[in-house]
Amino acid sequence: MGFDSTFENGRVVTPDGVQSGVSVGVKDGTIAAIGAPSELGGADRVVDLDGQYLLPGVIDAHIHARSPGYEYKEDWSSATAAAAAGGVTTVIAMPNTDPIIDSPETVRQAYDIADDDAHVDFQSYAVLTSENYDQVEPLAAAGVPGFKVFLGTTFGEIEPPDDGELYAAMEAAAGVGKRIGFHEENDEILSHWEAQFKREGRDDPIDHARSRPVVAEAEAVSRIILLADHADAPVHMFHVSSGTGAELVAEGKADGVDVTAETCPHYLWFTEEVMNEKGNVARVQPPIRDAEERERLWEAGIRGGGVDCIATDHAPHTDEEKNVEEPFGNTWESISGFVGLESEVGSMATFVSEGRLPIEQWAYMHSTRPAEIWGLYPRKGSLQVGTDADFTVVDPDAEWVGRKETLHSKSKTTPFNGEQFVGKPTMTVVRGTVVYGDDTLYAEEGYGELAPSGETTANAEPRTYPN
Ligand SMILES: NC(=O)N[C@@H](CC(=O)O)C(=O)O
Ligand SMILES: [Zn+2]
Repeated sequence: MGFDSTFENGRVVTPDGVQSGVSVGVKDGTIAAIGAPSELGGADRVVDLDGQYLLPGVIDAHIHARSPGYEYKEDWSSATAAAAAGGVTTVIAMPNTDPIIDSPETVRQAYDIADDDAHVDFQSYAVLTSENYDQVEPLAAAGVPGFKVFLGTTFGEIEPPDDGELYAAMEAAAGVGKRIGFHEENDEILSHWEAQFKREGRDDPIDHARSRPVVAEAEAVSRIILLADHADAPVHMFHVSSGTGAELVAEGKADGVDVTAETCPHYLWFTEEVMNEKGNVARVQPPIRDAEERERLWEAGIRGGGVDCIATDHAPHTDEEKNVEEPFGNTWESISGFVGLESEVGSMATFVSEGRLPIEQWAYMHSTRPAEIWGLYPRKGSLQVGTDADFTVVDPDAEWVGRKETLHSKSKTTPFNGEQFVGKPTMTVVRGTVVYGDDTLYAEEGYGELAPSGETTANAEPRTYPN
């Protein structure tokens, strides 16, 4: 068989293991064969991976592409250039844009923009509010992979549906096989402490973290699991920040609730000390927790399987909005969120190099599992014959330092600036085409396509890996 290309000499990683000495043959954008080089035929192009890892393409199911409406922060071209450079082959964007993505028309508007501008494949969630909680079916028909509800106030100030409306939306979402994901913080607890701290004149970066205590996450996780249990609906926790949150998700899974969860590299990498070291640069919602919560996030979330997947919550803002001139200035004059697309592979590869994360589990949590949860599997996230040839190539020995100057995102502000990584994304392949390699963005704007999404296929119980 003549291939368009073969990727040779790589160590092929799937959730089941690592295979050396196999080549991957690609034809018409899909994987046509995986096998010993001697068994594969010739190709128009041979890519020698020289012993590097070839993973199923990393899926970042939590990014803010900011378009339409906030293009001064980011747009679909810059976000997906960052994705390509960061080793990410598919992104799913959040609906806190302007207009918010809450109707079939606004879904189509976002997809039209992304279709023109994106360098990698894409999807977008729709938001559910009091205004549209009864529109789950038409929104699903418009092609969204799932839904987002903002329980705690955050950028965009989108009010959530009330519990009755939410319960109805959960039942409707279950009916169409889609999952509702949450920004899970109890807004009353956050508002109380923010007002109290402001009265007391507490305005350091760490005070922002303290104003959003773990109990705000724990209460929201518990409430969602309770509602989902009764509604018999699949739900998802975005950006779980604490061990407490991960333990509650694990309990929900054990009780048979179809609850899945994500965490982000920053919650696994940093402790709240970073607020005192880097200031408002690291301000994010939910906030980065203390060392004890982080250890339990690793234990219950990663080793125990309470957390299913990794995503960044890539949340670009301008330097002025982040107040980076004065990183330790009044935190109430700063905004939450920072970019992550260009450091996520480096941080996860570093955990692998330190022996804290089996590489098979990384592939599972950063590709296969998000594809299952958001209905993109098996076309995305599987590395099997017949599926999209999306690959993330990683040099496991490359030591490098995160440098804001090299970022493709419009926003350069991230606490990962200056952090040391072991393991670097060196090549990003989307549907058989090298979109990024040799430190060069090869894909044109518009190369990226809408990733088709079917029903969520995740079972509550994720795989665990001995470590
Ligand atoms: N995480 C953040 O701190 N900010 C996000 C909003 C969000 O995901 O809550 C943003 O859109 O800026
Ligand atoms: Zn959020």
